[in-house]
Amino acid sequence: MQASSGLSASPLARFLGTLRVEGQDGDAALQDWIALLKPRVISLVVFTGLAGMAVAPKWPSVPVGLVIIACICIGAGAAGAINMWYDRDIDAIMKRTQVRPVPGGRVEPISVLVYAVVLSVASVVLLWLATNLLAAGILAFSIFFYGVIYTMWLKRSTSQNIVIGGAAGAFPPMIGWAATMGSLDVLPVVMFAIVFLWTPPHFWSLSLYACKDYESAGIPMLPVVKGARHTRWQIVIYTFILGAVSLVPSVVGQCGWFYTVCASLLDLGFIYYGLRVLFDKQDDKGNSLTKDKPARHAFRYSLAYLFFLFCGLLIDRVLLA
Ligand code: HEM
Ligand SMILES: CC(C)=CCC/C(C)=C/CC/C(C)=C/COP(=O)(O)OP(=O)(O)O
Repeated sequence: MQASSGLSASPLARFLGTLRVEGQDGDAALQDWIALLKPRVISLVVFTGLAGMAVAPKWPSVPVGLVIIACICIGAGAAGAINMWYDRDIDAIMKRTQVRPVPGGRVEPISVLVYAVVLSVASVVLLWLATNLLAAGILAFSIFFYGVIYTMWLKRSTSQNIVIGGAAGAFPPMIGWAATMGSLDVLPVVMFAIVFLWTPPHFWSLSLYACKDYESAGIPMLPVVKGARHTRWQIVIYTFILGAVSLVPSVVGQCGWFYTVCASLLDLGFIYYGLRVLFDKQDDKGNSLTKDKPARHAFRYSLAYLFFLFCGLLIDRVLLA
């Protein structure tokens, strides 16, 4: 897991790091402006939007398709920037986030806010002009949900923060579909439900080994409030619920054998990784004695799970249909 933009190791990152944006906040590099958009996280968010668009019965033209993807990318990134603007106080406390552009002192908070609002509005207006009001409305709502409802309210007030807040990250498949079709249907709603139910085991696996950080910042994440043992159980419970819901597309006749096989195997994998987290060697409070190795594996697996599940759906509906 990376605390910075995630671009640091690549030649592209070294190149971007050399590009200084003159006259803006002194030391801000282009790399920092990109980091504010949480590029690694939104890569998977955008992929789920692409999947929602591509599994729809009708495809947009290539230019419109590219605009749809760009708008989801910019809108999700802008929401991430609102999050980094608002969370600058707690990001400065947590080790994982201390090096971000705002707590690192490389970008002024007010610049981040202006940047985030301009990108948010631009992404929504462009999507509206290029497609329709439904898609643009869902994008606007997701940005609001992540940037305001989750970040400014839920994150600091309840241990169910990411369960409810997870809705924000689950909307992109619906945006992709709606942008193409102008309406919604069963499949994009099921894709929403899949990402929604995937978010708790995704995040709680990470939160088990980032618990100290959240505790020091006073954020009521589940392991901080209810302890590690409770969180381990919740991860397993959600992998079972997710497993059931991931098979709904097969049950309602929205896809064929290929997706069913992929989903079943991926579900068994997630349950296996969840059970490893549950049965990790622990002290009497449920804290890991193995440096949370199983939780780290479960977090990594969660990323692969969602990517390959939606790949399976794409192959099933696009190539094998
Ligand atoms: C409320 C919902 C969510 C929370 C609280 C959450 C939290 C996190 C956190 C704290 C990280 C570590 C990021 C870092 O170190 O900078 C992370 C990583 C990641 N998340 Fe999530 N996440 C959520 C939803 C999602 C969604 C919906 C997606 C995509 C569909 C996603 C995709 C990713 C990816 C790809 C990474 C890995 C980034 C890397 O490799 O550095 N997350 N998530
Ligand atoms: C279309 C649209 C607007 C989609 C939004 C997608 C999106 C960016 C979802 C949230 C993912 C995420 C990184 C949450 C972490 O928040 P955090 O603040 O708890 O994590 P942090 O501690 O790393 O900042």
